Amino acid sequence: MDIELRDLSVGTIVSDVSLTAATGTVVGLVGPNGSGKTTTLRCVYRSLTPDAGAVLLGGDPLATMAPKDSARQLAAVTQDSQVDLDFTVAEVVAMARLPHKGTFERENEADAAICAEALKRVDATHLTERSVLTLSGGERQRVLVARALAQQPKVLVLDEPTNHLDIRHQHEILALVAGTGLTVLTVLHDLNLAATYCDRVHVLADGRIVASGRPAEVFTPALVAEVFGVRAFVVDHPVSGAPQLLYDRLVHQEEIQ
Ligand SMILES: Nc1ncnc2c1ncn2[C@@H]1O[C@H](COP(=O)(O)OP(=O)(O)OP(=O)(O)O)[C@@H](O)[C@H]1O
Repeated sequence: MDIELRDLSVGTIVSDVSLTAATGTVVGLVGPNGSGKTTTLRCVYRSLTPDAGAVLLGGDPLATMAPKDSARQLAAVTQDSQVDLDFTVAEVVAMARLPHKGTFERENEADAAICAEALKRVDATHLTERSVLTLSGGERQRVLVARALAQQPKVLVLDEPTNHLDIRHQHEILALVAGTGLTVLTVLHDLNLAATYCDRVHVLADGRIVASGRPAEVFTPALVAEVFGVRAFVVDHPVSGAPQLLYDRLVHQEEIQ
């Protein structure tokens, strides 16, 4: 299932953002702090209604879908995912099954197996009975990814899914989501992770998309200097061939401003 953002605008924060994540592709949204990435994603996972434009899920406007229907198709890991009550990890992940249940239908063995498998995939089986309030930032993040997977969506929307994760778990989570075959739209701060795992990337600056394409097309020294104010060299990864950025330290900042 594909997802299309068509001419999305939110006040002066997001202006005419259009992009499509084709079925089964991993699409990255990158950009400096405050450029509108989270605001854009909030329109996609329905915590914000755009002032103009639309989000289309498999060609259908998200705004006209019942929340439960869209929750069966689209799952999100957000920066503001609320898990601050004293639930166990198992209970938090089990919430993902609610969109698949009737009003009075209880969780069954199949649901429990789906949740257990999701926790296993993010390397968090050992946390199953823990209170979410006791988790480290990285453990919590992996549990939230497990919850999104247990929702069995067709589209995954992720806001900085690698936040708090050590380098091994950063790669594990992105390799996992890239390997699911789901359509993935993800905000990433790390351009090298984006270059490694994304099929396409879109760069936001001041609420507008200023560059789109394959990572190798988009992540040029000129783009990185202009949008992020950092001088970078681009090298091909010796094994994968993916473009990787080597950044200059900011001792001659005036040279790039
Ligand atoms: N509810 C709001 N009211 C006022 N300003 C807002 C609101 N939400 C976001 N903003 C502002 O809009 C801009 C974009 O915010 P947003 O969180 O979308 O950026 P971002 O690209 O995700 O940033 P970061 O990389 O720092 O997470 C910021 O300047 C932010 O302060």
